[in-house]
Amino acid sequence: MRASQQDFENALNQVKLLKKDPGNEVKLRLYALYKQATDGPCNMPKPGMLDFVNKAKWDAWNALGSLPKETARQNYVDLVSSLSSSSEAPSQGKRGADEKARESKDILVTSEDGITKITFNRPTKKNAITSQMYRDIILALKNASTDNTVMAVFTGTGDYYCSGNDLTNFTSATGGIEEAASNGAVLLRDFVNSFIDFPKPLVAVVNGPAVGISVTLLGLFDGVFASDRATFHTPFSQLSQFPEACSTYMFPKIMGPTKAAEMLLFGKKLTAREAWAQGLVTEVFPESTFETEVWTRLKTYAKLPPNVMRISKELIRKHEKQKLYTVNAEKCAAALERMPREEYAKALRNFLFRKAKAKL
Ligand SMILES: CCCCC/C=C/C(=O)SCCNC(=O)CCNC(=O)[C@H](O)C(C)(C)COP(=O)(O)OP(=O)(O)OC[C@H]1O[C@@H](n2cnc3c(N)ncnc32)[C@H](O)[C@@H]1OP(=O)(O)O
Repeated sequence: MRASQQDFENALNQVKLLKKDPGNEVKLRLYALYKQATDGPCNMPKPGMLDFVNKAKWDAWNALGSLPKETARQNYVDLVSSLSSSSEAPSQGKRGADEKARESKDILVTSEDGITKITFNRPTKKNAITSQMYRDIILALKNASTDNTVMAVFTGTGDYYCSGNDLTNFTSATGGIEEAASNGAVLLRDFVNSFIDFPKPLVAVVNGPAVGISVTLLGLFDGVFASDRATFHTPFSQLSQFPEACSTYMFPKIMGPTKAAEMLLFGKKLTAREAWAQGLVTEVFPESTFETEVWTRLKTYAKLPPNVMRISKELIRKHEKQKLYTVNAEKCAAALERMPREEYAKALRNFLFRKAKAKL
């Protein structure tokens, strides 16, 4: 099958997220294929002998002769796909071996009655998600996809469901904010893809306030059961960040564009009942009976025929999957290229030093 314009655009985003520098030779080839796919055969005057960089680029493009635009586009997509898989394969292999044996204290994974329960378990930090927790969740979902789990359920320990991304995650990166942004973008892409790909029913038991990515992800869940104590807050503009986890696509679909904007642009915090009225939450329960009622319900659901639920989910998700990958890749590329670094650094400083300021 020929690569479509959409495949080409996905590949352009994919290139920005490569974990390893592919080297000059490959970069020249990518440049040449890109120019051929967009502008056609080389039409630029030949640069002078001493203009080494532009001469090398011109040579690479000119060498493609009259290769048709569509073929160049296909070759570009194929080359990026081979680079993406070769840069990811070794680390995934290694991870599979040593992470399986790893005990995670901040993400608890238990299995009972066909339900794999994945618990944010860092209550002293309101269950903020560290880089390791992102990786633990990717692994937990991967395992639950293939073992005898019927459904996966997320919940939190303590008074919070989850306070979102740990804001100190990338502050210690040795390469500064650029390295932090690049590492964060790749991790985020893999993390969100693991929710897009999860093939079985996925449910959130929202026991308390939810912030940031723990809210945006809910658009990818099949059921969201909330205590009436829960709140839903996405303060992205306040943090100089962009909404992630495909929420820019899923939230307008779920609640309509103006209500989505109220959350994602203006950071309006919703109560559980408001989130239910917008369609983000399936059902709200009184705090006093929340745990008993929800788990009784989920145990009943987990007795339904697993294969039927899996295939039904596949049928529901099938037409959206490619779109979701694209939206996810676009957001990760935007975080790399378009995030206002100064404003983000200022928002981080405000959070990190807020307690010291409050004492003044
Ligand atoms: C792979 C990259 C993905 C990137 C995309 C993700 C984006 C997001 O998720 S954006 C949302 C990020 N989250 C936030 O902005 C929330 C920040 N936290 C707060 O606003 C508050 O802590 C609170 C409202 C959640 C709770 O306030 P309060 O009840 O007053 O409790 P404390 O502030 O004293 O919190 C207790 C303890 O927990 C630490 N903490 C809470 N949330 C976070 C967090 N998100 N990141 C890091 N640390 C967090 C807080 O610092 C306190 O720690 P100590 O001072 O050591 O006690």
